[in-house]
Amino acid sequence: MRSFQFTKMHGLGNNYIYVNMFEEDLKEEELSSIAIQVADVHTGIGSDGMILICPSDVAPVKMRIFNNDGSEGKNCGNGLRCVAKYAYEHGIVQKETFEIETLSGLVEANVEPEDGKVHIVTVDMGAPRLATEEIPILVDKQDRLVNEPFLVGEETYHITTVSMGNPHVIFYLDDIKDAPLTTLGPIVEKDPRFPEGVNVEFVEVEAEDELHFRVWERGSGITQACGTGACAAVVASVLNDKTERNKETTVHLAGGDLFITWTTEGSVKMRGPAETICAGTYYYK
Ligand SMILES: N[C@@H](CCC[C@H](N)C(=O)O)C(=O)O
Repeated sequence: MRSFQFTKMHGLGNNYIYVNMFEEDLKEEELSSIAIQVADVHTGIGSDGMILICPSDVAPVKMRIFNNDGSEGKNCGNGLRCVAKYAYEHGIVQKETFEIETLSGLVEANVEPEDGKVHIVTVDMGAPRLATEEIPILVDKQDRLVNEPFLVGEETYHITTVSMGNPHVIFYLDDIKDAPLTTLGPIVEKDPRFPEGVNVEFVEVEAEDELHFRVWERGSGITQACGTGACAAVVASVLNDKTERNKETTVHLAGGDLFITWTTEGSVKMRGPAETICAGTYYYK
C-alpha cells in the first residue's frame, strides 16, 4: 500500500484535497486517477477534487487543480486562496504578498495573518479574457459574447461568456431559487460549441453591487462556490450594465460571500475566506 499526506481545505464549501508536492512525489500519469479516488465520498476522503501545491520556476509556489472527474482545470479561485493560506502557514512563503503560478498564468495573493494563521485572502486574478477564441466557444463572432442568444434544444437563452483562465458561461435569472443546475448545467457543460467544456453559472442581480450566484462546475457538477465563476459573474454583470466597474460587488454563493471588484486598471480582485478542515494520511494501491 502506498500513501501520501494530505490537507483538506475549503473556500466557502468548495473543498479540495491539497497535496504538498514540495514533500510528496505523486506520479504524473496517476494524478487524474488519484483525484477521482480521493474525491469519492464513499471509498475516498470526499471532495470536489484535488489540488497540488507545487514548486515553480517563476513564483514561490504553483497550483494545479484536478476536478472530481479527474480532468485538470487551469484555474481555481477558491483553491488559490487555500494555496496562499497553506503556503504562508507552512513557511513556503514568508511574505504576505506573493505570486502563485497557475496553468493560465501568474496571479498575486495577499494573506491577512492573525497569530500566524490565515483566514482571509485577496487574490488579484488578472484581467478577464473575453474574445470568443479565448473562452473558447465556437461561434462566428470573433469578439466578445455579451447577452447573445444561445439555442439549447428548442429554448433560446441569452448568454455572456468570460474566461478567468478557465471558461465560464453566465445565464441571468429573475430568481436564483429557480436555477436549472442539474438540467441545463450538464447539457451546457458538454455542449460541443464549448470545445473544452464550460463552467455554467446562474446569476440573479439583487442590486448594483450585489449578486446571487449558483454554479454547475465543469468536471465536478454542483459545488457550494466557484471563485473564478464569481469573478466571471461580476465581469459579465459590468458588461451587461447590471453592476459598476471599479466598485466592490458582494456575490452570495451557496457557501457564503465573496467580495469582487473588476478594477479600471483591468484586473479582477477577489477577497474571501480559506479554511482548513483536516489533515491526514491517504492510502492507495
Ligand atoms: N472551483 C473552482 C474552479 C475549479 C475548476 C473548474 N471546475 C474548471 O474545470 O475550470 C473555483 O473556485 O474557481
